[in-house]
Amino acid sequence: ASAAAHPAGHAVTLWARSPEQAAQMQACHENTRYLPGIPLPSALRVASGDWAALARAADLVIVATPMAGLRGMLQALAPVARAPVAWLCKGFEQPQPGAAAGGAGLLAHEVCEQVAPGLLAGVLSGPSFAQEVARAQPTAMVAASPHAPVRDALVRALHGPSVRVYANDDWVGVEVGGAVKNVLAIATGLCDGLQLGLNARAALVTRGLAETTRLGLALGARAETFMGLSGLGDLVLTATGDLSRNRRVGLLLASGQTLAQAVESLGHVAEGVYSARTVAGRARQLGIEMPITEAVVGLLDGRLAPAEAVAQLMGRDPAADRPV
Ligand SMILES: NC(=O)C1=CN([C@@H]2O[C@H](COP(=O)(O)OP(=O)(O)OC[C@H]3O[C@@H](n4cnc5c(N)ncnc54)[C@H](O)[C@@H]3O)[C@@H](O)[C@H]2O)C=CC1
Ligand SMILES: O=C(CO)COP(=O)(O)O
Repeated sequence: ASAAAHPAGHAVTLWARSPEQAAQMQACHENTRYLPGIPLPSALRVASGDWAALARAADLVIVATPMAGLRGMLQALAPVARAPVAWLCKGFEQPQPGAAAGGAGLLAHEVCEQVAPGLLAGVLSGPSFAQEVARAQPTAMVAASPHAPVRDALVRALHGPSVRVYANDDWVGVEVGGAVKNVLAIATGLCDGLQLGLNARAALVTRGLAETTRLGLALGARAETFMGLSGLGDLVLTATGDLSRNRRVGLLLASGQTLAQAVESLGHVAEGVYSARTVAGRARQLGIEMPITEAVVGLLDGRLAPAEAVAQLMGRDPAADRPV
């Protein structure tokens, strides 16, 4: 919302589901709970309550919930939104209650195709820690959608002095990159927490990108998307940047915390924790090998101790490794 309010002439409303938080943000021009110390642009209006009227009148709606809230938001938006709708969440939805055994979680665009197929929809992704975007530090992102009006609306709304937006029609590749990098950031956090060294971290990033690309290709993505901002770019940022909540989960697990303790102490969502099993499950269904993801799942499930996860990766049969 801050980035969209910066280019002159855009009327931007930030809608919050908590009326108390909306009132506090409107009064102080600061989000003291999630982005303390960063002023919100004075032109930004904050609202709560009846959002349907806002959504009906908007030229663009951006949904900034975690994956867990996306389905409900899209269901609610489908009958009212006439303008493009984009989401920011990065992950796979957890399998729905009552899904058939082996039913896997979905990417955001797959959720949208299920519950709001008529929506003009897209995703905004790429290396973009919220704190830096809100401080107007230079950031480059990707607006991905098969619908040109959605890509154009996102570029028009956000492209400005501190944000550069690249359009891409490969939303499968953009979403796979955004979802799997969170799982890989848990792995690099663990690697750094265990002080395994910079060589090991570079290996995880590179081999992680290879397994992400394999999954993406099997799901219909284009290979070059994984070399772009939403693939390599966001993976490097999240795997190495200490602002990442997913990386912090890995660091906390390495320090001996349980998963429950790590998640509790974050106070924010770490989507990799909820996506890892689905990433591994979908890869298995497709016959794709994702050894780093499998090691993270073993760790999150409590089947592997940190040192065992490392040993599992290092002990793989060399014949099982593929160039990409
Ligand atoms: N924080 C960041 O730097 C970036 C985050 N993202 C993605 O944006 C999404 C949201 O992340 P953050 O805002 O950073 O997480 P956060 O944990 O800081 O905040 C999540 C917010 O969503 C609300 N929420 C929780 N469950 C909800 C539900 N079922 N329905 C509606 N709202 C719900 C929470 O009350 C909270 O206000 C995630 O998918 C994340 O991967 C993407 C790019 C950067
Ligand atoms: O996606 C992000 C930056 O692009 C944020 O990553 P985390 O959710 O790990 O903090």
